Amino acid sequence: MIELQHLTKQYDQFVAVSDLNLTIKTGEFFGLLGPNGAGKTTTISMLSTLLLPTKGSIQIDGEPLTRKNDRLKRKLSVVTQEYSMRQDMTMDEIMEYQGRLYYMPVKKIRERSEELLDFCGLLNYRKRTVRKLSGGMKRKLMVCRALLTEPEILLLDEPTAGMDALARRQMWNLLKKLNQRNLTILLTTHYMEEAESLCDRVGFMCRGVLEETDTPRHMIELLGRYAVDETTGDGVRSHYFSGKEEAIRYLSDSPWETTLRSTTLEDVFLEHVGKLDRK
Ligand SMILES: Nc1ncnc2c1ncn2[C@@H]1O[C@H](COP(=O)(O)OP(=O)(O)OP(=O)(O)O)[C@@H](O)[C@H]1O
Repeated sequence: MIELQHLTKQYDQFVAVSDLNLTIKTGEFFGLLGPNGAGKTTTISMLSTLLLPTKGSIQIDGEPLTRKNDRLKRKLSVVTQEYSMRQDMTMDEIMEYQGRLYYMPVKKIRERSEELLDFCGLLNYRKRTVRKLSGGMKRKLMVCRALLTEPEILLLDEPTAGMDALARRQMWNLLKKLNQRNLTILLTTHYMEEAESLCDRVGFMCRGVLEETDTPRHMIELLGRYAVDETTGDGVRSHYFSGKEEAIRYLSDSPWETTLRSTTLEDVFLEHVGKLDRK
């Protein structure tokens, strides 16, 4: 279990993360969502102990997380936004290097690497250097590397950024399978479809403040399950309804071109962020 209490990060006078309180249960898949600069990466960096909080605390399974607590730190593994791998190393070498950093026995490194590369569909490419991998393969390799030390919690900072639709779906399937094996996952993403498909719960973060946490389904229900897009002279405006009949009535009465569809998490996000922007 991850518990963030009053977590705050200040860069000089600028508050990047403000009084963040959040509990993520063991085995939960949690998505931290927010516009650019909301404070998501800063939160992940504090969880990975790369950054120290200005105020507040992080507890993992009831124990305070500190840089010195190696045993506790090993429960967590992070996949950063940037590709942080040497271009001239093969997949096998990347995995071996990581294992050695953590003093794992060579036999264990080899066995676990093979299992992970196989699980991620990368085994056939194990002799390829990083330079020759596609962006999607590199991300998957970073997930494999992060899992080598058998962490209980995986932190993923925009794991599918820049991936094409197919590679993204493959990554989703991989993350779903990992979560089914009881891995706790905290992910940041700009793709609302990704969060809706993967996450048990999501939190909207804006200007360093965690505004709201809930299940995607409940957030959608609160806004209204049915959306009517109305194309007016000023552009497209969406209207939300709880009942289908109500939505159809609106659609029939509208003088504009209209379409009826299901409300998505992206609608909830846009409504939420739009409201905050108007504040
Ligand atoms: N080292 C730093 N010094 C000063 N300000 C910083 C530093 N690192 C981040 N910031 C600022 O803190 C805020 C939060 O940044 P952060 O990278 O956490 O946002 P984010 O939600 O991950 O954004 P994105 O979605 O664009 O990756 C931003 O305004 C950023 O400019």
